[in-house]
Amino acid sequence: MITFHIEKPDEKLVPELEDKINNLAKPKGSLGRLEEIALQIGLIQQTLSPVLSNPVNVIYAADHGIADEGVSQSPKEITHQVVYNFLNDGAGVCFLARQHGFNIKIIDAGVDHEFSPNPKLTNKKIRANGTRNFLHEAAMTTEEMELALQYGADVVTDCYKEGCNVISFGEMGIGNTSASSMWMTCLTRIPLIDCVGAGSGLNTEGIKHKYNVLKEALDNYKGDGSTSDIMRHFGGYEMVMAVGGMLRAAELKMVILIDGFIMTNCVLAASRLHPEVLPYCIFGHCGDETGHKRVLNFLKAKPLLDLGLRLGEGSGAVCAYPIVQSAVRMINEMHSFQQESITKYF
Ligand SMILES: Cc1cc2ncn([C@H]3O[C@H](COP(=O)(O)O)[C@@H](O)[C@H]3O)c2cc1C
Ligand SMILES: O=C(O)c1cccnc1
Repeated sequence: MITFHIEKPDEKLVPELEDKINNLAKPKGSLGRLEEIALQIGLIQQTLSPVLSNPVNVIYAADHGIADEGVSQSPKEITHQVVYNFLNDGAGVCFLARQHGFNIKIIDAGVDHEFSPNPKLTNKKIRANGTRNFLHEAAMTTEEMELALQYGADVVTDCYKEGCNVISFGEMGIGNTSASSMWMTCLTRIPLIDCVGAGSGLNTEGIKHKYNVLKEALDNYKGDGSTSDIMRHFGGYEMVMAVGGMLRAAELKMVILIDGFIMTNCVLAASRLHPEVLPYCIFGHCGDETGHKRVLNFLKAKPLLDLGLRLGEGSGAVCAYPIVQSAVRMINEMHSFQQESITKYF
């Protein structure tokens, strides 16, 4: 069984970091969240001069048995079709990744499609046609979940070895807002009704049907209620891989950028297993999917952007990256009061 050894960033450096930030030639606190992020990244990297290198957006993709119940506006085959669009550099997150200098890594965690070998696609299929339908049975076995955690983590280790120290996570998998709603309600105790939304575009009628299906699945659930059992019973392979990826990234002291509703529920699960993951996370945005704001609040997360995004793929994390870069520039490039002989008045 895979284990993670995550250390909370050592806080001994806080006074020195605060000193440096407060000595930059500006009214104290006037760069607001940029100051908070600079402090956070300084702590993660244990330095007064943090550096961001080789950002990567990892996209885990997989299909979901629950999609057979009509819980998504989109048919299942969209999953593999969008994976081709990632490979062709044409998907939503691709232009953002180009704009902000991210490499994209695409991982087939269990897409119901046979891809021919492609250097841009890593085959980590856990099961050929995706998860089982959690309305009737557990989505995956314990062995499959373990393997998914391991594979998800391995991908991040590879990124780290290639010099990446800032990583965002994205996903593709028709039906995965349903799986995410189940993780959310089970792990937060927020009522299911507040965790279920339109996903990729359901209307009111569709959301009602989705809720009814998920309610029945919740009523049918007879597991032990532990985090790993919830993950196994309702999860997607791509979601479990993302949990493994996040935990490994924290273990390696990388900066973790969190995307939308699905990835926020993955970090919720990850933080249940290892709460120390949270100080490594920067939350990119609060999106429009019902429940996203609530789960962010539950985690006491302060997302950077509020653009009404509801795409996934890592888009909201990559979109927020320039703000993270600005925070790092601030602490490295701004002159201090002393350097410029400006009277420090506080
Ligand atoms: C063309 C297209 C591209 C996408 N890219 C991400 N998603 C998003 O929608 C899916 C979740 O919504 P649901 O639970 O309703 O199926 C995920 O694959 C998510 O990444 C997309 C959805 C579509 C249709
Ligand atoms: O916020 C997300 O991650 C999201 C929301 C709706 C559909 N797909 C993804």
